[in-house]
Amino acid sequence: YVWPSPKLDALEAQRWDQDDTISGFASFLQPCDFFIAGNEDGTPTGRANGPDWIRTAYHDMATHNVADGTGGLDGSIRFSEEQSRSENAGTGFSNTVAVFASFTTRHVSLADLIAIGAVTAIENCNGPQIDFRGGRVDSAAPDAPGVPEPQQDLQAHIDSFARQGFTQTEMISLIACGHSFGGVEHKAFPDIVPDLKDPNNTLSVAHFDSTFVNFDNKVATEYISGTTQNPLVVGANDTTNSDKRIFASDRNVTMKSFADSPDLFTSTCATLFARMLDTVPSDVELTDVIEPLPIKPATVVLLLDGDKLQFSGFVRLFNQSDDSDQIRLVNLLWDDRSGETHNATLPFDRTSSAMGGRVKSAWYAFNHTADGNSAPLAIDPAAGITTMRFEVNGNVEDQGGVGFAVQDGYAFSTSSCMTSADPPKGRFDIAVRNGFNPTRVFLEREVKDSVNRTTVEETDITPPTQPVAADEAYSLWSVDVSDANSYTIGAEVNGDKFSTIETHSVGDLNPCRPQRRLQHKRRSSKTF
Ligand code: HEM
Repeated sequence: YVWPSPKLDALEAQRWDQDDTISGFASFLQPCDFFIAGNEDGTPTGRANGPDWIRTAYHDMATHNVADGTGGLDGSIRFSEEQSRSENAGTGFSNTVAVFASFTTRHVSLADLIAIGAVTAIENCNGPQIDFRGGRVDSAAPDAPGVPEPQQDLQAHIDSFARQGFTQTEMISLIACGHSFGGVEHKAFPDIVPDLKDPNNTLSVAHFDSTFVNFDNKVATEYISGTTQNPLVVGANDTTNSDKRIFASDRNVTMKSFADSPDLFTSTCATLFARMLDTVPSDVELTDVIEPLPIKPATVVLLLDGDKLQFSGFVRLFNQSDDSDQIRLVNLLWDDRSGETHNATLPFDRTSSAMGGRVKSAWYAFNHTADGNSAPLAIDPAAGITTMRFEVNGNVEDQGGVGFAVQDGYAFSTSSCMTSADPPKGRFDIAVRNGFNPTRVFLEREVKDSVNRTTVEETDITPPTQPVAADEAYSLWSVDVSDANSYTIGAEVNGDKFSTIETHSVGDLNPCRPQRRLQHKRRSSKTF
């Protein structure tokens, strides 16, 4: 896709900057046996976040009905009504939803995060690369029940997977793939797992294989060699030995092929995990597989600061981080409205990684270091900016000639200010480029609806009443705010909507000063 595309940019970042300290959530998987509800003294509980995340994706998906297109991976597992069903025993779902909920935005639904969470858990813990598509929609209500349970018989499981859209062979395979991670916990399934009284497994979890936080084919090799401790194979009560019945249901042909070939197991799981994640209600349209952009600008922000525009941002060179990060010559070139080109050399900022470190990216920042100081680039407001491109060691990167478009129509002005910190009160000044003639300009804030889906609430801003000086590039539209919420700017021109990406809240602002002191400009360490 072509940058910028707010939704795809956000999904791409969540999926490919997963180990970035700024936007990623892979820290919950570092190391792979990390468990958010772990013991304070660090003794192992037997559980880990990664297995919880993978099981959450499966249970959210397993309500799908291919016949009528209902259910599927749609975040309905967040409803307590679903979590309290016996088919969803255990604390894994509430733990997982609590982590992911804080990452949801207007662009990234809980259902997409559940899918990215599973992808990240699998990839970061030794598994194969999984194709991720975005665009899942969080359901408005719980789905019908339908997750398989261990005490059901083989035919019930075959029927259940057929309803979800999987054949018997795919059922055997997908369960083996999933049960490469985690295990069965005593508290959730006391009839399957006894209290193990093991100080190094305080939650008494009987694991499916000997490497329960890592992806590998041990679930198959140990099963075929007869050494498995899988509680759904060798459990004392045969009624709940569902993996035993399912794995043997094709005379062990599939499990034998996985034990014989780690590569076959890995490639089969990569395909089936992706299909599991792409099983969504039939009215949901997923994006193409989200591939990483090789050169990706991020947090590109313009602020009107009196007689200049402050221009800041980053560019990520995907999977290009190496020893030459500091000396690589990265130039930013940008065109203004008069067709003139400007350029700046970008200093190295940081590295990030994805896929548990298999991919490393280098980031460069849009600020000067000529004098050793970091400061945003300065742009003449009248000239503005239309598009950017980058030069990396002399090679031009411009998305195949289209460039990276930058909008200079709407920006927060640094004259925005706070009148009271507590209770929070202040004024946002929004710079609107003269000649743009928007139908509406508004503040946007993300809010949760009654079923916890993110929506955007808009507050219209009244156009300025004073006539605007003809030689000014921007006019200021002002709006009073009396809350601590984070806002972006929205604008509508001829039915097309546009939003800025960076958020500001009253707490970011400098105190308002009496009018007469405005001429004595002072720099401040605050955002504005
Ligand atoms: C007939 C189908 C299945 C049955 C009866 C079944 C049953 C179970 C049971 C009883 C547990 C223990 C949960 C706990 O103690 O909290 C479990 C855990 C798990 N299941 Fe399944 N499962 C099935 C299919 C799958 C599939 C298709 C996947 C994923 C592709 C999967 C992934 C997992 C994972 C990752 C765990 C470990 C969770 C953790 O340790 O926190 N399961 N399963």
